[in-house]
Amino acid sequence: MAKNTPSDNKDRIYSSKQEEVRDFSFNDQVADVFPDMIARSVPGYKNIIDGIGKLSAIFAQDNTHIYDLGCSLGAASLSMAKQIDKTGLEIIGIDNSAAMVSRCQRNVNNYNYGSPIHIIKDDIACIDFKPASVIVMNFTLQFIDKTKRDALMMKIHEALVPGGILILSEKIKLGHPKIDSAIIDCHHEFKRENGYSELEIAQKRTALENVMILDEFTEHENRLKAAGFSAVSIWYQQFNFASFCAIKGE
Ligand SMILES: Nc1ncnc2c1ncn2[C@@H]1O[C@H](C[S@+](CC[C@H]([NH3+])C(=O)[O-])CC(=O)[O-])[C@@H](O)[C@H]1O
Ligand SMILES: O=C(O)C(=O)Cc1ccccc1
Repeated sequence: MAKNTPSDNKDRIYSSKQEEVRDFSFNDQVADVFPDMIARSVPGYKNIIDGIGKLSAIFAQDNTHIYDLGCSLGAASLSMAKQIDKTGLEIIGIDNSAAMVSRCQRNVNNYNYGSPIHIIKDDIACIDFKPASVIVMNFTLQFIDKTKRDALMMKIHEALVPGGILILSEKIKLGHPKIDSAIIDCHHEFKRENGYSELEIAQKRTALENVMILDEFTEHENRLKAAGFSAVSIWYQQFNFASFCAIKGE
């Protein structure tokens, strides 16, 4: 645990007024409080993690790889390892934050499920994929440079075996400004209900402004179809947080 982190691992990062709010980064301070931060910030996070395990159990194929891109502390990898019952699988979690990867490795070491989980520190925009039946990007694409998103989706489609799936969760922009603004208000209300103050909500919003760039629902759908996916569906949505399931044709 990093110095000065209270032992309750509660997210208080934006609770006092900061002279200048720095760009958000996945550093030690964030990694120490990440489970609390994501559970209190992302509506439906626990349901999505559980659903990723259930969907992957249906689509995983023997003797293939499963990727968890931007794995943070390994929640999706662990959910899949617990729920998939297939042989010869290897789950690979990748994240480019050293703070996340070291803690994720510890989390994974503490469990012993059927399929092995390997954690790698790398930039997901630069990796070579092995044949995969399930690829998960749970709230990661929104942090990838916009100019690299199309190429990454094409690479992911190419890596999937026929019948394989991409599970892509994202915070999205809603098409109409009035609806977008109302749904953002609903999300902020969700954060208030989870104990965040107006100051915390405002300062984190500023910190994320230059690092988390959101696409609209239709941009995601068009990009996935252009990458070659034969079917694209939303399987979960609460407010502006949605999860897509995209299938590579047989
Ligand atoms: N280029 C990159 N390469 C690799 N990792 C990256 C990159 N850019 C960002 N990341 C990593 O993507 C993760 C995004 S969090 C994912 C939650 C997790 N999926 C979960 O199911 O708990 C989402 C959030 O905090 O909203 C962080 O760990 C970054 O270090
Ligand atoms: O907190 C927010 O406002 C979000 O949009 C979600 C989030 C959760 C964890 C890290 C970064 C963003």
